[in-house]
Amino acid sequence: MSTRIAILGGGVMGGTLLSALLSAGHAPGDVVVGEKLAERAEELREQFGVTVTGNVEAVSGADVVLVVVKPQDVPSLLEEIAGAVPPDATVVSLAAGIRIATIEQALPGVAVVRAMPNTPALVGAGMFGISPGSTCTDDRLELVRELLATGGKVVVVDESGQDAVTAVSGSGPAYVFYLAEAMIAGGVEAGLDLETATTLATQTIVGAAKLLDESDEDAAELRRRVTSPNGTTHAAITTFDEQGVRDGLVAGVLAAARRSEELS
Ligand SMILES: NC(=O)C1=CN([C@@H]2O[C@H](COP(=O)(O)OP(=O)(O)OC[C@H]3O[C@@H](n4cnc5c(N)ncnc54)[C@H](OP(=O)(O)O)[C@@H]3O)[C@@H](O)[C@H]2O)C=CC1
Ligand SMILES: O=C(O)[C@@H]1CCC=N1
Repeated sequence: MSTRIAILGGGVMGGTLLSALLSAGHAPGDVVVGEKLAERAEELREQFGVTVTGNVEAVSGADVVLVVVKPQDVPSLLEEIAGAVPPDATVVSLAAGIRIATIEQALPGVAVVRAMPNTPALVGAGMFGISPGSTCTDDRLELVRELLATGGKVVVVDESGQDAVTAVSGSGPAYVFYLAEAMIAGGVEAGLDLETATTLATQTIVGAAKLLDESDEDAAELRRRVTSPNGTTHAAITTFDEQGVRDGLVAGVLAAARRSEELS
């Protein structure tokens, strides 16, 4: 029998998960979205042909409930759906910083999984870190893993690692886009037109990511292979180090991890 899925919150990440699930062959009739913004609800109905309704209605009959509202909206959402979630359903929270214990307290007896996604799931190249709650069986965790794998890679981590996962892969796409913005700006300043600089930077990031993924070498070795003695790359990396770029990036990742911890 097919898995009935409720997605609560149809924004950037909810829409991404919806798109991944449908692209992987889940039928629109098996997915119901709870979205409070009327305009967005209409958009999702038109684009994906799914039912968009209230949260209580969305969770009734669901096998898996994906909670994808902003962290500050999670407590009131859980209060709203408590009592309506089928006892044999699995609730998956994708909200940054919301602890499994908080959800288990709000939904007594319901199996919980905490998950941290990222937006490349929109193109099937997402990264998910998932952690099972105290009553989540291996079978339920496997079901969640399979559903999320429609959007990319899934790793199982202890919940204590979720702040770090959030800081590395959850927020990580933004760091890469930040790098792209800077490479494009530098290219334009060095004399290229915007379109050419954008093409060069984009393909370079795609190519470097593919090489890093497929090569047996680590990032440091791959970087070394680009860096000729006293050449152009050396000039760039030396400047990055002088300007504290590496330290700044490490500090940024740690700030994201702290913020994730604060949110909980
Ligand atoms: N975007 C990302 O890259 C990532 C996001 N996440 C997590 O995903 C979650 C969602 O983020 P994101 O998609 O970016 O946020 P969005 O604001 O784009 O989406 C949330 C959507 O849920 C709606 N909403 C709010 N409250 C309710 C409710 N009670 N019932 C139904 N819908 C509701 C919001 O409407 P309104 O705007 O009117 O409040 C909005 O349309 C967050 O918890 C975030 O931590 C995790 C990793 C990556
Ligand atoms: O910025 C945020 O808080 C969310 C969580 C990870 C990515 N986006």
